[in-house]
Amino acid sequence: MPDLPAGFLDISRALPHNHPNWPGDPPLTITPGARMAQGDSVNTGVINTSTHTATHVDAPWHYADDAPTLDQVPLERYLGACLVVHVPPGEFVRAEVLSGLPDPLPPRLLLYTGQPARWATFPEDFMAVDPAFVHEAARRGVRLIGTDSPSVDPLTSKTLDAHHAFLDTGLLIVEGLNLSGVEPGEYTLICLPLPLSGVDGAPARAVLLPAGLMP
Ligand SMILES: Nc1ccccc1C(=O)C[C@H](N)C(=O)O
Ligand SMILES: [Zn+2]
Ligand SMILES: [Zn+2]
Repeated sequence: MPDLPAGFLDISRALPHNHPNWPGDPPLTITPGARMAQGDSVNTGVINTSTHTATHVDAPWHYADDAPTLDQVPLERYLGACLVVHVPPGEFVRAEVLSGLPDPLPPRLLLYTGQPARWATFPEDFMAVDPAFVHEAARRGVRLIGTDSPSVDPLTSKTLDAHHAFLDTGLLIVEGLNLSGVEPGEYTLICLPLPLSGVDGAPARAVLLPAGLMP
């Protein structure tokens, strides 16, 4: 794979065969389709995966039946100025994390909570987001929050308090980013979910560019 141009950072999680998914979801499989070695004219594959595999976006319909599906979310919401923040360890990302940061904030906030670049097994003990953090970020102009955790709510949550804070404030969610090795600071985010229709979410390719490269 050629290196990215200077200043580009790929913040997507790699998708190896059997990449571990949310407990209960089948792991990612890529089964062979056509094979040139067997006389076919090309090689192809068949992908089977959860919509919430590795780096992915949640469409609001994931957590509310009357909310937009992914095709109803404008792509521009995932593109543009963002701030990467390193979060101190703990059970939740708390509103105090924002206390030393500017007001207003850029429209997109990405949270590095210490997740490694690769998940050999599913990381069940990840940092969730406190709903108060979402409300305070929204008050300061944030419109999207991304995290390197597989969810903004704890694994066993049934009430999905953080997801509902996103619904109430209109903020969007990106989960499962790979932010290991990314310095805190301002960047331009390009996050491109697969253009699937009527879905609750989709895997995405996400990169960071130097700040100010795009509007
Ligand atoms: N596949 C699931 C099955 C059941 C419950 C949650 C999930 C999730 O994927 C959680 C998710 N990543 C989230 O958006 O918080
Ligand atoms: Zn998700
Ligand atoms: Zn989610």
